[in-house]
Amino acid sequence: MAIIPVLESAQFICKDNPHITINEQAIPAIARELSETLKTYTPHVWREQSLHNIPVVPYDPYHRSTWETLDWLFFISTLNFSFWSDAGSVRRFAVDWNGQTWDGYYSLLAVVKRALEAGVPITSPSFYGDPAKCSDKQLRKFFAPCDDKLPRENLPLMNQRIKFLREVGGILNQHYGGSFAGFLNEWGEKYGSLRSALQLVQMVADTFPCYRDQWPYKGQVVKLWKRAQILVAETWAAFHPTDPSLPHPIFPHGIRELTMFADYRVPQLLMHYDLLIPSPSLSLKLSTKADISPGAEEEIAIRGASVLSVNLLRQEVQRLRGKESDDTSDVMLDFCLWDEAKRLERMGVEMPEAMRVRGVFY
Ligand SMILES: Nc1nc2c(c(CN[C@H]3C=C[C@H](O)[C@@H]3O)cn2[C@@H]2O[C@H](COP(=O)(O)O)[C@@H](O)[C@H]2O)c(=O)[nH]1
Repeated sequence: MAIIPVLESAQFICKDNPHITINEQAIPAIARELSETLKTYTPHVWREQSLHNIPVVPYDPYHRSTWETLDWLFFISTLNFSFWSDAGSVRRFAVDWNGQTWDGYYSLLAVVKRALEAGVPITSPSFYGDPAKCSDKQLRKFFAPCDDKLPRENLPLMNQRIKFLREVGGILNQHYGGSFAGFLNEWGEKYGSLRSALQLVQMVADTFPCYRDQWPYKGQVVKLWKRAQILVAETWAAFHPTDPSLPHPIFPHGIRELTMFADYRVPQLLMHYDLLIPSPSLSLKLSTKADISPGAEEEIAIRGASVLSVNLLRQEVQRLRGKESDDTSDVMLDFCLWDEAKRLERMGVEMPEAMRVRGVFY
């Protein structure tokens, strides 16, 4: 088995960590729930979300919709960070689409849907990577919040978002034929039939500086790679063959060496489940909504413990599922957990506060 840098980092972070503990006693009950959920929750759930960009089936590498979806996935993953706000639901950045108001992560999808429906090629690197075709002003306009009674916030960190789009667009245009499809071809040519999801994650982090979610920590560099992993995992989900007897057209060896994606929403749920127990001082910081700075030990602790605890959960789910467990992965558990966090939020269930780090990696 290949060394998994994110998992290794998580193990290093969790060793004698003063800020957070993994409560292994909570694992069996959560694992039972998750194994029930996984009976019906398959990678195809990805294709059922109305805001997603769905590729043609069967997979056709030359079909326009294939590279459109790939470029959509890359655009979304580049900007998939920092949607949290203390502004309450009537003031938080949100966007109207299809008769509904979308906030948080969904607001990004709605911005893109709206632009594409208006005929703007917003997810095409040749467009967003080139200020002559798509100015900063235009980009800000696409991200205008919906108009309600009270003025809404803008999407946080818009300057960094624009900078990232220029950065990744420039690299794709210059070296990969102006598409994430070209980047995947390069990975395929480099590793052939042995190509793995983990190599792709590594290539993304090596090639695009804004995906390099790695941090100096106690004399080492720890790698958390949230956006690079979610990019690869969603690519896997989007193109997962509907016929289970077929191999995956892009990832013949699956995505089982990926970990969960260390964001701010799943850790909140893991704390709600008492699987992660913050120290009294971290607990106070969370409950008083104190800002934590990017790269702070507490932040790294929460993210590392999330990765490791979901990996432990996955081992238990796999044990419970026995023969059915071929498709059990940290990624599938992560998708279930994130969706569950959103469901509880919609139901108004009270949860511990999520960590407040205003950063560009998750
Ligand atoms: N760990 C993990 N984090 C995820 C996602 C997703 C969405 N993935 C789609 C693909 C499959 C799923 O079913 C989703 O449809 C977003 N995020 C993160 O959440 C935060 C936003 O939260 P809120 O402010 O509440 O909207 C922010 O850090 C964002 O980066 C995920 O899947 N896993």
